[in-house]
Amino acid sequence: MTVQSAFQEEAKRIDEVLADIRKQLREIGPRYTGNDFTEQMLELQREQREQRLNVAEREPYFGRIDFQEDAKPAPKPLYIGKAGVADQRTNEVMVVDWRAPVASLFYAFSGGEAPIAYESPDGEVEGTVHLKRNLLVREGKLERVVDSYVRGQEDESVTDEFLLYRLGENKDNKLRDIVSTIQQEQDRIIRTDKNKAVFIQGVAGSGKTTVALHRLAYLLYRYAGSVRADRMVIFAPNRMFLDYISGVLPELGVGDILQTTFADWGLDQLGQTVRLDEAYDPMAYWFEQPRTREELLASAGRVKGSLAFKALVDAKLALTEASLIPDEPFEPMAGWRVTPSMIAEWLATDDVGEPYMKRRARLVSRLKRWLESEWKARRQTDAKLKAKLNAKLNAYAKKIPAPTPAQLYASLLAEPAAQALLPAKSAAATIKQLKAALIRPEDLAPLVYVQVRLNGFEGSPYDHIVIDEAQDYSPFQLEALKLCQRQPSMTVLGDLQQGIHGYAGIHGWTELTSLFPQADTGYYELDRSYRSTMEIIEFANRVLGGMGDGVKPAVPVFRSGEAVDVVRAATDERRLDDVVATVRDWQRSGEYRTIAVLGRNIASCDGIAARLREAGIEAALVQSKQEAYGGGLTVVPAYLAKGLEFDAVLVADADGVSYGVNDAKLLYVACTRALHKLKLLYRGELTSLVAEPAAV
Ligand SMILES: Nc1ncnc2c1ncn2[C@@H]1O[C@H](COP(=O)(O)OP(=O)(O)OP(=O)(O)O)[C@@H](O)[C@H]1O
Repeated sequence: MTVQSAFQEEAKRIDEVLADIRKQLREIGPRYTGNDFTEQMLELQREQREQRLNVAEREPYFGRIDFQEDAKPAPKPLYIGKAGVADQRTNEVMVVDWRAPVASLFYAFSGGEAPIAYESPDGEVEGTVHLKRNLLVREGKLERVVDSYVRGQEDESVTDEFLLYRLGENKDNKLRDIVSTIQQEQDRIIRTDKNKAVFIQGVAGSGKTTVALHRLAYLLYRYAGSVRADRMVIFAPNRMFLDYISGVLPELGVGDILQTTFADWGLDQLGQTVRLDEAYDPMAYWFEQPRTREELLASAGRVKGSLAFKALVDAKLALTEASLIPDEPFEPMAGWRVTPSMIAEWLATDDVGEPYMKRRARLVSRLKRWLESEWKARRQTDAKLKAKLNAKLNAYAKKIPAPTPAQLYASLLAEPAAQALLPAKSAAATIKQLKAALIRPEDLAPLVYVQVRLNGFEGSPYDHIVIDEAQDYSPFQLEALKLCQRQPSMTVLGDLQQGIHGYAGIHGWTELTSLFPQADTGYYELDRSYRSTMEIIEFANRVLGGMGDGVKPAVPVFRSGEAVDVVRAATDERRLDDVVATVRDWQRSGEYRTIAVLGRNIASCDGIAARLREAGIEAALVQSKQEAYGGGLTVVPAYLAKGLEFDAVLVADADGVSYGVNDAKLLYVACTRALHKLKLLYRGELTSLVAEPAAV
């Protein structure tokens, strides 16, 4: 078949399918408004169908795979889309949902005539692929047809033409779905079983965030009925990043998932009884002036996030648990007596694994019931006596500790064992802050952990947890989150090479993977980078140079672009002039939708933004508390740009003072934000992290 006739055939089919979808939408019928269960279920189904049809109307499908099952006489074309659609009359599948088992063929097939199989609910189905085709449909019109594999044609492998086309497109201010071009290694992660802690070490731009979001959509489809969106949560590093990723799930037809930061979530768990100390900004502390590696390794954040510190918290909690059995009997009147061993027996028979405060409340009620029954058995009637006995009971109950998380934590910090572990004066400083209900971010994990162990987790346990930028998490944070699930079901993703928050985060994945039984843990590596051109990736890899962490360098997808520019300015004035000139050039070229100027710190960004303003160029200046990411031209400190991406990036102070030898990861983060164009500007000496001689 010629390319032209393939296009005509597909265009005709798109028109037919769209007409059918629109007809179904017209005929879907009115809402069910009744209150009874059946009506509500019918309404839910109607709503879900309408939502699927709306998704399909925007873009009915993006792929086609012609698959011949072994027992069948001929191949059958399967059209893959974001939402499954069936013919209303015949019930025949017109569009297969990308998450359906058979759709995995589309992603897993990598060429060749060898048989391929997929896992259907009835077992493995084997067969051969005859055609793999990508289709680009916009506004209901077919724009492009690309065959990446045709059986029997000379080139037997699947080509990446469509992927390269998609990667070459410019970006707007939001991350997008990638259903039409999910790669085999990404698909494997997306379709991993639910009850696992899945760890993804992926180089910058390998699609970690995107894959995790697609995995949520997959789990909701695959485990429909047992997994619910409102029992899932995504943790991201900051609110601006949340805004940046907020478009993906709705595009995949998924709503209602809690998307939050660990800090916001943690404060909620603590019922807002404490506040973060606004005067302490860890980012400003660690990034606004040079810090040594020794400072980093000895930071209170590393200690408070460690398992050694958790062991102290556990020991303290065990002591609190033991204090449920008082040392002395309860004897409100001579001869009326409950002994500690009776209490121990009650507790043992009542123990259904409840948290401390619930067990405590249960014990106090039991004592009350005991007093009542003694009262009746001894035929007492004197009201005054009753009041006295109740007062005695209250006094006795008061002796059973009822600490708040903050109280328990403060009393732990006052102990020599905690003080020996923490840097000098750090424990005392935290105790002082706790008195004013103030904490630092590193106190959140221990406090939340104590809260859940004392009071239990509020609400339903999570069906699935996603942690993005997990290299910045501590083992203790994960331990706190584990308490919020019945069984581990997590997607934990990050990149050690971008671990710029080493003062609080991990230095190797085993720090986190070892928290889960091996059988329930999956570990995947993504080495291919989809974001940046080959030139940018190769440049960024050189910045990391000999740095280890046992992580392989990023492998670029073969997408060539312009060389990376490294430019020296004679004076700082000239450097700022150059920033303005570069931005102006890039804007005039009309080639880039999003441009970022990355400064080393806020002071540098302030200077740059001011100079741009003087030159009449409007730029958004991003600060640490930013809530939204607006696209266009952005001036942002490199450490806040993590996770984001821009068509063109200007690293505005690439000198040796701004990026010293300890800043390789930060400069790597900065360089890997760029999709198509990267330029580094410096004054004085170029950072030694960039090995190349400077172009003048
Ligand atoms: N299979 C794919 N097809 C098309 N685009 C892809 C694919 N995988 C990733 N991308 C694109 O690559 C870019 C990087 O993706 P994403 O932000 O998810 O990567 P990441 O690994 O989380 O990056 P970082 O670690 O730098 O934050 C995005 O623009 C995403 O759309």
